[in-house]
Amino acid sequence: MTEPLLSLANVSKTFRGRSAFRPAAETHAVQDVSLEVAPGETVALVGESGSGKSTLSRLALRLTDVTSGRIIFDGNDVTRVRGRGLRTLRRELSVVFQDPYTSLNPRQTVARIVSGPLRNHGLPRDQKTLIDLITSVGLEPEHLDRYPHQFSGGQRQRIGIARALATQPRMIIADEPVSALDVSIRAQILNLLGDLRDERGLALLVVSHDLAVVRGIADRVAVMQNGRLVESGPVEQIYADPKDPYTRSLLAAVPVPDPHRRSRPLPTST
Ligand SMILES: Nc1ncnc2c1ncn2[C@@H]1O[C@H](COP(=O)(O)OP(=O)(O)OP(=O)(O)O)[C@@H](O)[C@H]1O
Repeated sequence: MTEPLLSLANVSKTFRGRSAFRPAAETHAVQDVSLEVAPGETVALVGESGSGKSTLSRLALRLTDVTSGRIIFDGNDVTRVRGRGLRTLRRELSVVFQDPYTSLNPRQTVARIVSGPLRNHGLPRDQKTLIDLITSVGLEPEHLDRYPHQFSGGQRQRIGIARALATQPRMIIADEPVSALDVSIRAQILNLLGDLRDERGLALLVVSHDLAVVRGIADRVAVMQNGRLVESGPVEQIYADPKDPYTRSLLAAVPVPDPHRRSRPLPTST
């Protein structure tokens, strides 16, 4: 089997004292989770709100520290990495945030936003590089001079994806990448992520509360409930033969497509 690019082994995260009323309260946000993502593979992390999905992605990105367990990215221990190693992790493992309305600085042009990671890593940020980035997500070179408020939600998420691609990462973690978007354009953004993955051999970890969202893009699905991984397997197996009652309840919430509805070709850029 291929060596995993990202590997989590028995990872747990406990938060202490968030509530003003119960300062000593503990939240076991992630409990004993083991999960692997191979190079070029797409794994969907699915579960309802509060199940620990975002915490798990933040742990992998080293935006927060584990309470216990090990996280290895490309052979390096993410839980201990610092200095130059942490910079390498930031370059090779990118993130696309949920809300394209709050995750882009409204005072910066698209060129400045997309070149941010290049600036942080001291990488070349010439015009050709920026044009390549913006056109790779289906936008136009002239969009580089505009500001976020001049774009639709779907276009803003494309800008967020261009920023995530800037450092040519090996993997992207997309945290609810379409949940803030209009239903009609979700498929386009997911298709874009899938196409970029195929072109660039990227690994993807797609976090979603919605099993329907990840069906078309994921190779494997991991289902989380109350901080624990309750089931994982190839996407078609999870759909056809879910073992865990919680997975079945998530599937029951997925609308069945109407076979009589005519599909229309989607516009390329939203
Ligand atoms: N910084 C924090 N301090 C204290 N508790 C936290 C913190 N971050 C998350 N939690 C708690 O950890 C649990 C898991 O939250 P998390 O955000 O990871 O879940 P999620 O599945 O991503 O849900 P959502 O989709 O709503 O973000 C929740 O009970 C949450 O309140």
